[in-house]
Amino acid sequence: MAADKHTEEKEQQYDVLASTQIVIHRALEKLGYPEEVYELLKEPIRVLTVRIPVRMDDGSVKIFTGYRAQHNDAVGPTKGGVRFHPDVTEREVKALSIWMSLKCGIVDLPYGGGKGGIVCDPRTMSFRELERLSRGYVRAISQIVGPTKDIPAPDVFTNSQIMAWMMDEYSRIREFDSPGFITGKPLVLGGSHGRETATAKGVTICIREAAKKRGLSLKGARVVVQGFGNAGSYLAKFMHDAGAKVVGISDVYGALYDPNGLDIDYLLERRDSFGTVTKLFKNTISNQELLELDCDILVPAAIENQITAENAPRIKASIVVEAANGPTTLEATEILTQRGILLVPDVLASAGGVTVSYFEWVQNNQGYYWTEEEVEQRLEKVMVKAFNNVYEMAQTRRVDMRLAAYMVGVRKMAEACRFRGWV
Ligand SMILES: NC(=O)C1=CN([C@@H]2O[C@H](COP(=O)(O)OP(=O)(O)OC[C@H]3O[C@@H](n4cnc5c(N)ncnc54)[C@H](O)[C@@H]3O)[C@@H](O)[C@H]2O)C=CC1
Ligand SMILES: O=C(O)CCC(=O)C(=O)O
Repeated sequence: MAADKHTEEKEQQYDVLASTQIVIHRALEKLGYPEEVYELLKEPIRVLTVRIPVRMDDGSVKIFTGYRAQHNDAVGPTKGGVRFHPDVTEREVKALSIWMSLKCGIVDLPYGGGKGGIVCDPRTMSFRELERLSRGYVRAISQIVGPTKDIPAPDVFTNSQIMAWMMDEYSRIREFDSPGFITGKPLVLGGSHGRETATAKGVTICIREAAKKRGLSLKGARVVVQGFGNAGSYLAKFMHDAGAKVVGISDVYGALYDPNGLDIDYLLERRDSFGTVTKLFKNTISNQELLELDCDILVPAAIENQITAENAPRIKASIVVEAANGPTTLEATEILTQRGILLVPDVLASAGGVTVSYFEWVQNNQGYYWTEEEVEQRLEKVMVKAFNNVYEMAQTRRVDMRLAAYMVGVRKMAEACRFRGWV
């Protein structure tokens, strides 16, 4: 019986939806909102499950399961990426849509949160199979998405090519060109300068601000990054360019460590489109060993539940900045905070991506395109303000940075629900 309870508690700890609901509840309570606001915000307002038949290259038909969750549209249309991954679940997509609402609130965008996912392994699929899957997904969800309803974007194992197929499919269904349907597109199809690197730029700004608070110079600081995809690889590059020493990086297959600093430009050149690079090396360590390396700044930039109650006591970094969504469990958040480690939570640190996605959507809507410098300057302003708002909330209300970020992120949405008369 006791063992069962232990397993149950452990499962709950790794259930990203349950742990998000706990923090949302605490945030709303601290802000003085009644229970009915929590009842509304604890789950998405809409979740669509779709079955997508795809003709495979060998002539067979395979049926894929996909989801699109729309958390709350009181502030505006919902917005968030689409993930292609074998471990995608409905509960994960729901949690990811809630995190998108919080991110949009923290960087003050006129959106609510949405998120999508397809259970598949794109690494084992051909280019044409991926195109058919992407188009099939858009046909399946077309009724509930659109430039003024719900705007998808890239996430794990999806990229600008997939966004281009999705935009083309949506435009064909609607019978007019609809660049504002999706963001993260290639530049020639109405993509924005700076979207490709936006998530990593936003994380870099948060690292810089966090380092200032701790009196840590980025020059020579030892940085470890888990994940070498869109978020992790550009982040490693930006840290390297800022004079930091990137001593560890990883992908799904393992990790590389060099206490003298890795050759990031070489690794960037050699990584594939799925963020894989470690397979080229013989001397690797595990992802778990990577997280516990001696360093100043640790950046989980891969998947959920990587820093847990089990390994949190052994984390050596003094600053942890979450580029990934949900990499740290609630128990681990408490342990890191108690140990005096400055934790910059996902809903703040990774909000650079959706911020530049918003810029892309604005440019699509007005048909006038900005320079890279304009995008960067605007992103810088938004991220610095967001960091300071969350940091100040944590200080004045004496709460940890995750709860502070939720308090900042949930406020606008709760107010919008109230003004609309929903609660
Ligand atoms: N791409 C974007 O604009 C944004 C991404 N994020 C988050 O950042 C994280 C990474 O996303 P992207 O870089 O876009 O994905 P990606 O697909 O470009 O790269 C994912 C990286 O994580 C590694 N990985 C996958 N499974 C892993 C595992 N079980 N253990 C260790 N490493 C693993 C992959 O090998 C790859 O290096 C995700 O949590 C995503 O939701 C957050 C905000 C925006
Ligand atoms: O760019 C976007 O709209 C969303 C990016 C995303 O999925 C995320 O921040 O997790």
